[in-house]
Amino acid sequence: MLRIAVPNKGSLSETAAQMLHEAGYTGRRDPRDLHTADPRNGVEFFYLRPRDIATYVGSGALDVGITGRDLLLDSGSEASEIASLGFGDSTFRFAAPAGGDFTDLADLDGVRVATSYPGLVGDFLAARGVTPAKLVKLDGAVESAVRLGVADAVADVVSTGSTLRQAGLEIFGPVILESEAVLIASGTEQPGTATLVRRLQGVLVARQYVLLDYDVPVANLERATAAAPGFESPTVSPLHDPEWVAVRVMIPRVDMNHVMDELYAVGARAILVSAIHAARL
Ligand SMILES: Nc1ncnc2c1ncn2[C@@H]1O[C@H](COP(=O)(O)OP(=O)(O)OP(=O)(O)O)[C@@H](O)[C@H]1O
Ligand SMILES: O=P(O)(O)OC[C@H]1O[C@H](OP(=O)(O)OP(=O)(O)O)[C@H](O)[C@@H]1O
Ligand SMILES: [Mg+2]
Repeated sequence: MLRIAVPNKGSLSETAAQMLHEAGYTGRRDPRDLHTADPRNGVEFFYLRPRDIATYVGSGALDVGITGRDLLLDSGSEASEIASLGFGDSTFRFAAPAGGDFTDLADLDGVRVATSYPGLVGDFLAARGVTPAKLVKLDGAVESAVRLGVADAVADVVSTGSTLRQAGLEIFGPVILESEAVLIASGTEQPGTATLVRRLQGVLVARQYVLLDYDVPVANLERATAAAPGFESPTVSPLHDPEWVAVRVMIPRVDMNHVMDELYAVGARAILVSAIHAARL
């Protein structure tokens, strides 16, 4: 059985469980369950703190896991990313009191920096020759550290930026990391890992793409397929009227209306969009 680590709580847990469900796996029914087996799919799920998942996978105790890229790098674990999962996006940034003296990385030399990710931040600063006086390790609510006097600047996860603003802080300096949820593994690939990756990628495709069907005069086919070239090549089928063809192609969901406008403008008609429920590319 493939042993899979899944976040038990926090920002990543709900979407991770939902993705696994859409990929055909049976997860836990009770949110307090720590472990569940899905023998039909040959997997076992272990529900763990996202921060600990890289440790379990890196040590070989578990085969694969879902966690954040930032948490993986912070852990210093041997595990590595094998797929990105398209959710849990965040940016990791430095911040300091708004309108203050901090403008670039060098300003962190000799000051106290609070963070919940000392591994990630320490490596980033060391690689750039910046030596803070102290990395203050906090569990959360890092934004309060400056106001409460335990640090001069912070480094933390930023999503909307509203927590920073409320604490009177503003971002400065370079982007430390662009993070998202990732699938991690270590050592030799286990049987079953490739199937898990393909299934999760199928879920991503089904979420991110739609199926587009339209009819177009043969004379305008080249212009139409240029507007929506698809993954490999569009499927073109004959219609009863020899001057028209039917076209089917996958397009990114976000481009859907824009592409429909373009196709209409080059003479396509009966333009239909449908959802993809599952995919294996
Ligand atoms: N708005 C957000 N706040 C915190 N983490 C986020 C956010 N958006 C995405 N993430 C990602 O979620 C992961 C952190 O999840 P984790 O469960 O450890 O923390 P959390 O959601 O802050 O939960 P808690 O603080 O309650 O333990 C990181 O990979 C982080 O980049
Ligand atoms: O940019 P924003 O949209 O405001 O989100 C970012 C904030 O959200 C998270 O905190 P969380 O709510 O998890 O609390 P914590 O600090 O106790 O972990 C994160 O640590 C930031 O503080
Ligand atoms: Mg948090």
